[in-house]
Amino acid sequence: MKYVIGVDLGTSAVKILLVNQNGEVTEEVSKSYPLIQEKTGYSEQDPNAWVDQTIAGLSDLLHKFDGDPEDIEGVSFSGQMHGLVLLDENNKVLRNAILWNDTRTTQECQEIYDRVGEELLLAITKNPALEGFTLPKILWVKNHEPEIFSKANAFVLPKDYVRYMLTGKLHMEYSDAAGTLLLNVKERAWSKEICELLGIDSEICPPLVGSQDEVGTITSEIAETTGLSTSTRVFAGGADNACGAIGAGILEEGKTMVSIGTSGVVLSYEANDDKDFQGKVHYFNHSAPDVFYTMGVTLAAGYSLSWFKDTFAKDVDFDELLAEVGSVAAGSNGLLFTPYIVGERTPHVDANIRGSFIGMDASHEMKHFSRAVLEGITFSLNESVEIFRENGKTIDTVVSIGGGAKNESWLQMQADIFNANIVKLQSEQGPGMGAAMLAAFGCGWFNSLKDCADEFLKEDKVYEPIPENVARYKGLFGIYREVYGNTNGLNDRLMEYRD
Ligand SMILES: Nc1ncnc2c1ncn2[C@@H]1O[C@H](COP(=O)(O)OP(=O)(O)O)[C@@H](O)[C@H]1O
Ligand SMILES: O=C(CO)[C@@H](O)[C@H](O)COP(=O)(O)O
Repeated sequence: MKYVIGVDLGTSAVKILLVNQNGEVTEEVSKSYPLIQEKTGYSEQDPNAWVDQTIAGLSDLLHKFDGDPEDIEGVSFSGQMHGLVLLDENNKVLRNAILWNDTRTTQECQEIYDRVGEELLLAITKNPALEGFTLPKILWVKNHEPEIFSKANAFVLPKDYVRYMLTGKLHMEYSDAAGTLLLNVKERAWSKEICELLGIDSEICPPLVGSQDEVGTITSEIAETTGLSTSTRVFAGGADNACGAIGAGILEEGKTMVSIGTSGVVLSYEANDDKDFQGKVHYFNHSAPDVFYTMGVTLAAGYSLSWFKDTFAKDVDFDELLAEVGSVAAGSNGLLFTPYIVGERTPHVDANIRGSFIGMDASHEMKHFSRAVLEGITFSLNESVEIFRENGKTIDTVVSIGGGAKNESWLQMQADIFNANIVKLQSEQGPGMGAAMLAAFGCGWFNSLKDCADEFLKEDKVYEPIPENVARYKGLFGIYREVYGNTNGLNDRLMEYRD
């Protein structure tokens, strides 16, 4: 039997899957690393912690594998998007990576609009200037840490750095490059025009490759440490949401995915680059060749639940925390949560907004709070579902992936709030599976990613909307939507009291 490995460099952990030629996950390893949050709005990670944990995870995986390492034919990568990794002339990391959920760059977004112009930016990149994207982070380092910036020889994204450390070869691929705001999305080339307008040397942009392109092999040093073979072929991989889409089978028009990881994402396949969502949703190159996807993003989806657990129920695991939410009726007995704990992206581009519990009552217990957190996160995702529907998309079936898809009550809640069938696959590890599929496709096991998806992806269960809950949630969603407008002014005033 032959195998491939999919490495998903998430925000909470790196998850590594060993997948055989039938698409079965035969081994799975997860290794976590911390977020570094020095100030409100800041979110960083140490790129070398990603590398160390990936190497440790691969070593564990190979230790558990009782086959011949040479039978592991390929490896590929999926990674958290947008994070800025700045490298010096020896490709050494210059500072911590500034992550996708770091919102310190509101002024740099304005600088981009002032110097490039909104229209030109949208025409070239198909996206607006958002704090989470990479370009504003580059400008922030240029403006605030000029000494560090003067030493920058290249920038890459998180999984590109890990891949570089395993192969010695530096690249970026189109699906992740699209999230930098420096890529001409239609032409699949770096925009020299944007670089020039912003005074950035375009030489810092690394060579571009396709997601399924072979970029090298594992170095002998890494092979020795991990037990991998030096003959294992390495394929570029993709942005975690593009890989998640492959791992969820979002490979044709009309398919929709919801991912609840640290962030939350509603993603839709696009065959062409010519739709106009006026920048309301992100529009990026897919990891499948020559196609695209659109998506709305909730900044703190799984992160809101993790924050809630770590703050109020540290000693229990997620299953225990959520054990009783199924016994609480839809609506959490009038308790409403908004998941804006690190600001928001879709539909409210707002770095200052913060979360709230509205309607707290003396009767509320832990189970009501837990359910309200899940409902608030899902309402936020439903705002993106609504944008897609308002733009003419039919959303009647959604494939749900990510850590959030481990909980049955949450899957039913998604069906009831989105008013759509929710499909749970046998593995909720969409991005890791997508990366493994890119390796399988790259190795020539299949003629297309679609053929690979037909063979690899198996439905586990479908959750259908329950009409009474759909009606109840419709009313509550209207109230949820009003919370933003009623709290943003208060949150702006609270900014000066935050560290
Ligand atoms: N058993 C569970 N039930 C519900 N949610 C869970 C469970 N386990 C993890 N999660 C959620 O999944 C999130 C992590 O998902 P994951 O897809 O691994 O994220 P990332 O790719 O960002 O590292 C956590 O923040 C948590 O909220
Ligand atoms: O910023 C985005 C997408 O634009 C995030 O979705 C990141 O890509 C992080 O993903 P997870 O770690 O939550 O999977």
